[in-house]
Amino acid sequence: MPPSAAAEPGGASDGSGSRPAIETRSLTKRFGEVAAVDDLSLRVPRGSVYGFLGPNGSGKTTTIRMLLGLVHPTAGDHDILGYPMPARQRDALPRVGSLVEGPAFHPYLSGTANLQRLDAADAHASAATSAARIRSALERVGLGAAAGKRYRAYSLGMKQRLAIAAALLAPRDLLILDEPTNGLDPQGTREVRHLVSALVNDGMTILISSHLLSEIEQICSHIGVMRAGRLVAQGPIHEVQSTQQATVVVRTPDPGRCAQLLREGGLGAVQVTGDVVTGVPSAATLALPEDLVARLVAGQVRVRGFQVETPSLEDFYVSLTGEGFDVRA
Ligand SMILES: Nc1ncnc2c1ncn2[C@@H]1O[C@H](COP(=O)(O)OP(=O)(O)OP(=O)(O)O)[C@@H](O)[C@H]1O
Repeated sequence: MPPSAAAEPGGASDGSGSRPAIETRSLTKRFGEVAAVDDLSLRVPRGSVYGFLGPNGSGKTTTIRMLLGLVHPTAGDHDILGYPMPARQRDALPRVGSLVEGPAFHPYLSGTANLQRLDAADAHASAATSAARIRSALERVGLGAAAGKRYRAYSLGMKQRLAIAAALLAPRDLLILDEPTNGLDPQGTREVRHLVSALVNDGMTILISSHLLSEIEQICSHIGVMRAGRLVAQGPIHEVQSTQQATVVVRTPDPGRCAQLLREGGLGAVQVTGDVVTGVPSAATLALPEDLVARLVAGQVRVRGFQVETPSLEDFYVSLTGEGFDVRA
């Protein structure tokens, strides 16, 4: 599916809630000869959990750093929460929480004390409301009961949830999490997933990057897939899934005749491997696969097995990204 770059009709660049939470237009970043991010048109709708996927080195972190104004793009531009960046970053960025390189926490201090240190360093945060803000952020990530415990005694999942609490010390409309499940055990990954689901139910938009589809696909409403700096697929997850090519697989002792009938029935890329015949059906064939079986049987093909196989989203992701290895290596 081609990446979508369409602007919302009638939307004004004024932080209006009708604009996407994130919209980039041909965003590009070069480091010397390397195009770390190349002509990227990302669109993250409000209220979505957007899975930003791609192997290591595909350009996710560089994109996120550009979104947050930490790196200047070589070309292209973008809006955050409807505000053009960087011109209106003072309006946009206070509404954005991020976890890019996790904050450095002190191992011998409690969760509360660690957040106090971070909150005190924020020039925009009011000291008068600090305690309430910290309590609320810890409650929100499910660390209320462990607030007084030392950081070093936290599990990996708790540590990551504390990092997310740090990003939630101010009210946010958008949360950007760069590989928040990286290095976590399965339990920690589950904790982060549950937290993201809870936050999005509160009305937040969340962009979450990962190199593993399986870790985040259950919670994403949308995905964007990066490969070597380019966005190779984007959209609602069920739409991306439905664009995948199905294959008809017939097992028969009459493969030659079967292949001929499949071709005549309008299937493409028909191939014979031993007693297995495969072909790519049209949408019309897929709607009534039983008619195809009837046609084979009427044509004297003895059918031992018939299946319509659709690749999983994981197969699709691997086909786009190249097995998840560093595609630049
Ligand atoms: N400051 C930099 N100077 C030179 N090259 C860079 C710099 N930052 C990133 N790159 C290169 O840009 C490419 C994209 O890197 P980036 O970190 O954005 O990918 P990523 O998808 O976030 O991967 P990872 O998950 O490993 O962080 C890589 O080839 C990387 O080596």
